[in-house]
Amino acid sequence: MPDQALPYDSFLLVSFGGPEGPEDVMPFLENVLRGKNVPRERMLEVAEHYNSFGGVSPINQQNRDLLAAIKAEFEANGIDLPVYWGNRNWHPLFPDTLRQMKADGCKRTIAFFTSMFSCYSGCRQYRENIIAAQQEVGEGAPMVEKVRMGFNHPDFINTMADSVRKSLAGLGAEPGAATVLFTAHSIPMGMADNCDYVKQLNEASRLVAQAAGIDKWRLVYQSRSGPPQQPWLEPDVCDTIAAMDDAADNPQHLVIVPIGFVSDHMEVLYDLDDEAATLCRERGIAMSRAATPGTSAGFVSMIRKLVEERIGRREQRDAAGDLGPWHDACPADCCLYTPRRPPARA
Ligand SMILES: C=CC1=C(C)c2cc3[nH]c(cc4nc(cc5[nH]c(cc1n2)c(C)c5CCC(=O)O)C(CCC(=O)O)=C4C)c(C)c3C=C
Ligand SMILES: [Fe+2]
Ligand SMILES: [Fe+2]
Repeated sequence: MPDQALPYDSFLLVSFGGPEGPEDVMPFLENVLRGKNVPRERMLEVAEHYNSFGGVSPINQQNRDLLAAIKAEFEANGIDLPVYWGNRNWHPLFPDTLRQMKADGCKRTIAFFTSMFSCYSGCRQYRENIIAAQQEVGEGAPMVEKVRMGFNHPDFINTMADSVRKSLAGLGAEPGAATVLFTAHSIPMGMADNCDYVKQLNEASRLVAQAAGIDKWRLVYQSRSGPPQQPWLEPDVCDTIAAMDDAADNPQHLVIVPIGFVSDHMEVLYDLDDEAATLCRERGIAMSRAATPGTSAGFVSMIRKLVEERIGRREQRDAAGDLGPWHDACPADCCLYTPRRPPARA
């Protein structure tokens, strides 16, 4: 339990990590897929995606840039917290970061996870990883508490609506004349059944579409990694584009919005900018992929405001739409993963 008597003394950016050279690719993927039911062929296919970019994922540099932007935002707003960064799957790994924080005298930290929507991967698994890292560091490891999920924060919604408007302008399309596909990482139904991932994604997509004046939109999924017999969230973004073949459904202008991702990492660059873009070109659809939040001012101000709420500097808990501000502390059963076993053979 958090010791309420201690003041927050630090900020931790919690993220996924990515390889920084060809020799990192396989050990990174082994970390990502440990305990997950993903066929080896899929792992090798994803390794090729990374290798086609020289084995370097852009995610680490994006997190370095985000951390620098958060530091500047804190300084500009009088928040006196040193900032740290740790990852689940690649360096800097959580145990190393927590060890450094302990050495620097940190006792209670407020964390932002680079996942805007609740599910095992983006919530519970990070919390489990941090507990394991605290145990590894031992006595004196800092306590870590996370800010609430920001999927319906007005600054996030407005940031994504701006991205959609920029894409529309790039296509020379009026909002009413374009189809928008909001896309997020597909997850196994055994994860989706135990969390509010789909509910939150639908709400954020609805709010962004409304703010950008979009009537025609759908929520789709990408980057599925499970074996064919395991049910994952559908429809897939590329299947959806491929099915847009009759005159009524064939959009002149298509905007793909990676609402489920906060930066342009490999799943965005490969699965959308390469695969989905190729499919659109083949079908004569003018497509623009909307920008992810990255280090945009609205996204960084959202992180600052969520931190301010928790460190007692802000009473207002901003939330757009119908779901209200999400919980600060996760309930005991939050975002469990109960893999659905295939039916036993007779
Ligand atoms: C069982 C679920 C998932 C599998 C298997 C999976 C494989 C997989 N993922 C990546 C790379 C990334 N995934 C990212 C985000 C992400 N992944 C899942 C689920 C599975 N991924 C979810 C639900 C999410 C969104 C929530 C989150 O955790 O962020 C990201 C982005 C991370 C970020 O901080 O922005 C990357 C990168 C690989 C390479 C992979 C292997 C096949
Ligand atoms: Fe993933
Ligand atoms: Fe959760």
